[in-house]
Amino acid sequence: MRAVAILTAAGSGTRLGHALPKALVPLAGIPLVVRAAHALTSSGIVRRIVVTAPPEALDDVVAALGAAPGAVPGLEVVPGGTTRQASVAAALARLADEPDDAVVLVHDAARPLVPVRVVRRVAGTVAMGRDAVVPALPVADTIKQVGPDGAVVRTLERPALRAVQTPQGFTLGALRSAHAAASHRADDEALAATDDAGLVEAAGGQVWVVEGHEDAMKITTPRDLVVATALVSALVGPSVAVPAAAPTAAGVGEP
Ligand SMILES: Nc1ccn([C@@H]2O[C@H](COP(=O)(O)OP(=O)(O)OP(=O)(O)O)[C@@H](O)[C@H]2O)c(=O)n1
Ligand SMILES: C[C@](O)(CO)[C@H](O)COP(=O)(O)O
Repeated sequence: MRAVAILTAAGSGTRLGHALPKALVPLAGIPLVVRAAHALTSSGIVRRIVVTAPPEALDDVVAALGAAPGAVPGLEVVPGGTTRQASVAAALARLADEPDDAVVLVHDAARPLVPVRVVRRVAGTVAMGRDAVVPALPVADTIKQVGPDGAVVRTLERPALRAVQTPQGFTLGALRSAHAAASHRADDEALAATDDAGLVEAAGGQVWVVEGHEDAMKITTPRDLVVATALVSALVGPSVAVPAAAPTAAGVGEP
């Protein structure tokens, strides 16, 4: 089973507050987008990746990916949009030559440490016949719905709650339909979807959950970066980088 992937990396990282766009921020010396691309290719099932980059940092993202040890074959970089939804739509446009029954993974550069078994689990479940699949974990906290005035509306039923991660997997046809149905809200920060499965739900489709992993944590704040740095040390040792391979001049931008 082979999949194509969209790697969202066009966010600015406002909450991280780093001088660099978030995708280029180093995690133990390696930019988040490079680690995330490597996580996808290490699965052995991803044959093509379209990366969304901040338009003003597109060349820097291309350079980071092209110069990276273990440079990714079949990798293209496109300018992202003003929201994550718009960025995914831009990447989908680049995948216009792919068939509707292709398996597509949508992954956040902000989740650079996703284990390969999660990537394979999501893609494999799509390949087995589910149109939309998300990795998720049970929540540890009690979650309350709160009104705009700060008053608790109700306590949600925790056993039924899941914290959803990426990569999210789809048949390309299902993802295309979901984005087409919601294209009118792609550029509106307040209305755009925060994940792709949400668009499938809104379009009346069924989304399925598989087991995620704590290592697929999202780097959102400076504290997350500290935690992820410690995680890298714990997982591979402080001085171990991604495996080396000779980068090629055409390694980025050519399928
Ligand atoms: N216009 C956007 C916004 C986000 N993303 C990507 O979507 C993922 C999830 O977004 P998030 O972690 O919230 O990143 P930022 O939008 O950069 O964060 P912030 O909201 O703090 O600015 C990230 O990999 C980010 O690069 C994107 O491709 N295009
Ligand atoms: C897609 C996502 O990572 C799933 O948890 C999340 O929804 C991204 O949200 P953000 O608002 O872009 O941080």
